[in-house]
Amino acid sequence: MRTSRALASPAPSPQEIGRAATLALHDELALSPKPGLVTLTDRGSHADMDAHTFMRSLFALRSYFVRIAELGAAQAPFEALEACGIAAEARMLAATQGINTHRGAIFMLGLLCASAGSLAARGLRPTVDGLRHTLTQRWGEALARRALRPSALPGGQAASRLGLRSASAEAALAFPTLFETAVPALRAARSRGLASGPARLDTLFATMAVLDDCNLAHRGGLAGLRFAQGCARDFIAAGGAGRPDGLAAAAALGAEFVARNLSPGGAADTLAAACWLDRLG
Ligand SMILES: CC(C)(COP(=O)(O)OP(=O)(O)OC[C@H]1O[C@@H](n2cnc3c(N)ncnc32)[C@H](O[C@H]2O[C@H](COP(=O)(O)OP(=O)(O)OP(=O)(O)O)[C@@H](O)[C@H]2O)[C@@H]1O)[C@@H](O)C(=O)NCCC(=O)NCCS
Ligand SMILES: Nc1ncnc2[nH]cnc12
Repeated sequence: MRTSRALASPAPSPQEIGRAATLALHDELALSPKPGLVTLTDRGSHADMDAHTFMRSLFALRSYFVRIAELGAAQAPFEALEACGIAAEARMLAATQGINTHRGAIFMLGLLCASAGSLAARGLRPTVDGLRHTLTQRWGEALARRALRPSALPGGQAASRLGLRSASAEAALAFPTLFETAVPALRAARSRGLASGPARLDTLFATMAVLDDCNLAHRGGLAGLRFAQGCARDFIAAGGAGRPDGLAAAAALGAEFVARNLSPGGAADTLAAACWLDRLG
């Protein structure tokens, strides 16, 4: 039972929290095949970035996740987290020559690391309930205000235009897709005995099936988002990555996504967040 394990192990340090975030972003990058997304061997639907771009970004961010966990441990206000995130985004853009590889991950995993830091400072391990309660109690009002602010990003603007739930809106609700879909999907896949790769692929597809991924909406409109969600539902319904032709089916979907310039970046970040929590145990 995770609960007993959660009570038995000591709370993670900010260094352990932050390191798990960097490793989780690599877990996501290294997963293959991934429809429309960048892997170690494939650019997906991206002419402007590849694995090298993501690796440079990853290295530029490794101190950020530790720092924001420390801010969480210090019970810092949202403004301090935001300033830390914006500085990290500048370091990411400097490392990638201006390419947006992890803006959403800086936001999502940054908030999660801060929440885990806040819990750890009280001797508590990062459980789903503890993380969601901390997000809401510590920074919920600021996140709700942020979600109401017009977005400067193409995805956020698409979300507003199409009535979708943006990354900011997910955060203001304490990441329902992460904690109610992605984390349970990863745990269920592992309990079925799936290896890390297929388990993470099933998690990615389960997330794609339900997330209002604003990258998909920005790139393919509502039709593109609904196409991707339908493909993901069909993939899971057909048995997911664990079936004999699962990886071939996922690779075939990749060609469909690239033909439509679709890339589920929001689902990729949500998968990374599920890998982060899995790494922290
Ligand atoms: C904090 C913000 C980032 C919130 O942004 P907002 O809510 O306004 O806009 P969204 O587009 O909804 O989200 C921004 C990024 O988050 C990922 N994402 C998309 N949908 C969701 C979702 N439903 N739930 C969670 N996360 C979501 C996604 O990021 C990933 O994809 C990007 C790479 O893909 P790509 O297609 O290349 O993206 P683009 O470059 O935009 O497109 P092209 O030009 O290539 O066509 C990459 O970012 C991944 O991480 C969304 O892109 C925003 O308010 C902000 O930046 N605030 C300032 C910083 C701050 O306050 N930080 C706080 C630290 S605690
Ligand atoms: N592997 C990936 N490819 C494209 N966009 C992403 N956003 C986050 N991870 C990504």
